[in-house]
Amino acid sequence: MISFPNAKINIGLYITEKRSDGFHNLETVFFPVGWSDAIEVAESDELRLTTSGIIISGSPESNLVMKAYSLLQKDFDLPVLKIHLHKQIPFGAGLGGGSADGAFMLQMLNKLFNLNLSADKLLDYAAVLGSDCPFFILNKPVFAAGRGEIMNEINLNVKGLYLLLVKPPLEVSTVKAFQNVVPRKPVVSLTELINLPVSNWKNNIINQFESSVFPQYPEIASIKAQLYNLGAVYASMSGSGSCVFGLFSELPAGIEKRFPAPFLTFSQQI
Ligand SMILES: C[C@@](CO)(OP(=O)(O)O)[C@H](O)COP(=O)(O)OP(=O)(O)OC[C@H]1O[C@@H](n2ccc(N)nc2=O)[C@H](O)[C@@H]1O
Ligand SMILES: Nc1ncnc2c1ncn2[C@@H]1O[C@H](COP(=O)(O)OP(=O)(O)O)[C@@H](O)[C@H]1O
Repeated sequence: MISFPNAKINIGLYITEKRSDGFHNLETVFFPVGWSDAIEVAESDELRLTTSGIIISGSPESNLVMKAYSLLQKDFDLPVLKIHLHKQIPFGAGLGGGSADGAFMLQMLNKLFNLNLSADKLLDYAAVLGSDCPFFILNKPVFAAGRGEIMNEINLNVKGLYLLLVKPPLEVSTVKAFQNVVPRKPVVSLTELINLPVSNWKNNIINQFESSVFPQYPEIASIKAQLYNLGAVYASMSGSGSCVFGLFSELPAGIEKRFPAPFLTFSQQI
């Protein structure tokens, strides 16, 4: 069985408070994006993870695909699998690629071995894997709160716009980004702000991580400025960075020339 975990962007991101469990409550809009990995699983006589594409550091056991398998293996007698992950979504980018891989693996195992897990049960398992994982079980535009697991579907007025993602050749650590942010509630709730026309999002819908990440990585701030110069209606860093996205009514020409390798880019019409 094969599946194609996709990325996400955060449209607006407010870290509202530090919790006693060490995590932070946040408010954000998760929006699915077509930049995808691929995971293939088949029964085998030995549990094995192979990878191709972008090289991910860390042991196979620390890979969220394997963590998802081990999580369900604790509760169900799963057959031994060989797993192949083709990695295309950059990590340390704020695109949730690792979380997507974990959440898609849960869903694949549920289908493949008829575990009959309800959507709610899958959401519970996903929340154990990581804060961003429950979103990928729904994979629809949502307003999210708590650690990201409290979700309400929303309709966004973005249809027909083009989305351009630019990932610079640097990774931002999510843990460090949370350590450096000063929690603050938005003056106007993001649930209200997100209903403004996209033309009014600039300077109103904020990713709070930008104020601590941009001074440390001016290259990321520079991409955001470039996207506005290229005519973006709205541009923002996604999650804790380093990827920046822009929404355009027409895609700018010569993207690869403006952001040559080792920059990575992705675009799609919404
Ligand atoms: C910031 C966000 C915004 O969508 O995305 P990314 O930039 O990672 O894509 C997420 O909250 C990231 O979620 P995720 O990457 O799943 O984080 P986790 O694995 O659960 O946690 C990694 C670490 O980040 C911190 N953390 C994470 C989530 C949260 N709500 N509060 C936190 O303080 C904790 O230090 C935790 O140990
Ligand atoms: N399948 C995976 N893909 C990417 N990263 C993974 C994966 N499994 C574990 N990780 C670890 O998770 C970290 C963050 O991954 P990811 O969710 O893709 O990034 P981001 O924080 O940009 O959303 C990586 O630095 C990596 O060490």
